[in-house]
Amino acid sequence: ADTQLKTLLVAIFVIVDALVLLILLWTIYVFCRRLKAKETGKENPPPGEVNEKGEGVRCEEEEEDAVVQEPGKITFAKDGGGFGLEELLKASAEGLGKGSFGSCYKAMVDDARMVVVKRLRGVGPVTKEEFLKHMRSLSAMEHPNLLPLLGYYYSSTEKLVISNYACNGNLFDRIHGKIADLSSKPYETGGGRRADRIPFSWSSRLQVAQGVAQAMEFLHLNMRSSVPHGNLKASNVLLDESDKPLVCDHGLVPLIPASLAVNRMVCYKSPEYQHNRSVSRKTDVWSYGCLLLELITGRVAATSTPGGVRGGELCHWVNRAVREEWTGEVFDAEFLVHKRATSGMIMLLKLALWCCEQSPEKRPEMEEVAREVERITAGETDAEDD
Ligand SMILES: Nc1ncnc2c1ncn2[C@@H]1O[C@H](COP(=O)(O)OP(=O)(O)OP(=O)(O)O)[C@@H](O)[C@H]1O
Repeated sequence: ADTQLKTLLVAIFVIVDALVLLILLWTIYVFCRRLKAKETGKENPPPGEVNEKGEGVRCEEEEEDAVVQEPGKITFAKDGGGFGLEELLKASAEGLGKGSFGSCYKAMVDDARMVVVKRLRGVGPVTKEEFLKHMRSLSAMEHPNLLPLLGYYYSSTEKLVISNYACNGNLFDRIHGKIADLSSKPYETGGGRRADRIPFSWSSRLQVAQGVAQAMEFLHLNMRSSVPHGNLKASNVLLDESDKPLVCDHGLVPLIPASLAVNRMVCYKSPEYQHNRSVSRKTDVWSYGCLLLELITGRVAATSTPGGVRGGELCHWVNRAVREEWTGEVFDAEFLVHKRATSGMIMLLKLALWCCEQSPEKRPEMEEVAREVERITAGETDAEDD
């Protein structure tokens, strides 16, 4: 029995030793692979793409030179500046809302200037240098219809993005009324709209459609990222004091862990992502088409619903309406004069459906879209003048 016990103990010892050795070898192997991947820059998939595990998206607008930020100081873009982090933190702030990637606060600085601070949550997998480089390239994007970036800040516990305050709120609220009023209603047109809501005229909607198209065209011409915006929806279009649209939250795709982005960003709700896990520049075109449908129908699109609000499959619904010849009913009654749609309204509806084609190849380029919206706007203005 003694010999048997000894043999058993030796066997256990050998097996445990072998296991430890195997674990050690596996750890060394994984470490070496990571090191190699880092050296060749292949650790993450290409920009705008998600790997099979839903991991990592690379920051594309990287420049070679290193970007440094003075500790405890905000990095200001061209028109930013004039206040420090301490002043910003001390300023009386008012919460504007919580989004998918953090919360926004309105704060008064320099005794007169209203700025918005977005506290980003869960930024990754980018490093501090990557974050700063990316924000620097975003702050260089200047267009009359893009919300200018005033500054940004990175520390291990805090990532801030600072912009001007857009006093007329966002497009979602402008079309549908405040979210709270919609929560009990489905997405029917006008559902939950407040009686004191200022009507949103056709010409104002057209102005928004045109401004957003131009901003998106600019992003597509100037950003190398495979999906330059990635999260275009009504709540990411702000309105300034003259209702001029300002597209915001562009270029965030590389800063957000894909596992989080996949559940929250509009581009990952596109048909192509649902079918074959790919997104491209044409995904932005699809998002723009969905936004147009929301503007035209006055209904909440399933792709851009904030929490607690039910949205509809607008593209499917509008296509059915056109097929079954009840197209007239898709237009938001609020802007129809004598219950009739103008030729410009029909043209914009057709453009929206073209942008929403299931197959990305069949959709127009953003440049083509912007030209078409310009043509429609010019046509409607001429008709008004006649
Ligand atoms: N510069 C700004 N001026 C005025 N309001 C703003 C500004 N930036 C954000 N907001 C408002 O603050 C609120 C929260 O914005 P945030 O971007 O965090 O979330 P969101 O756009 O609603 O959703 P998501 O994060 O999915 O894009 C929204 O109501 C938004 O309209």
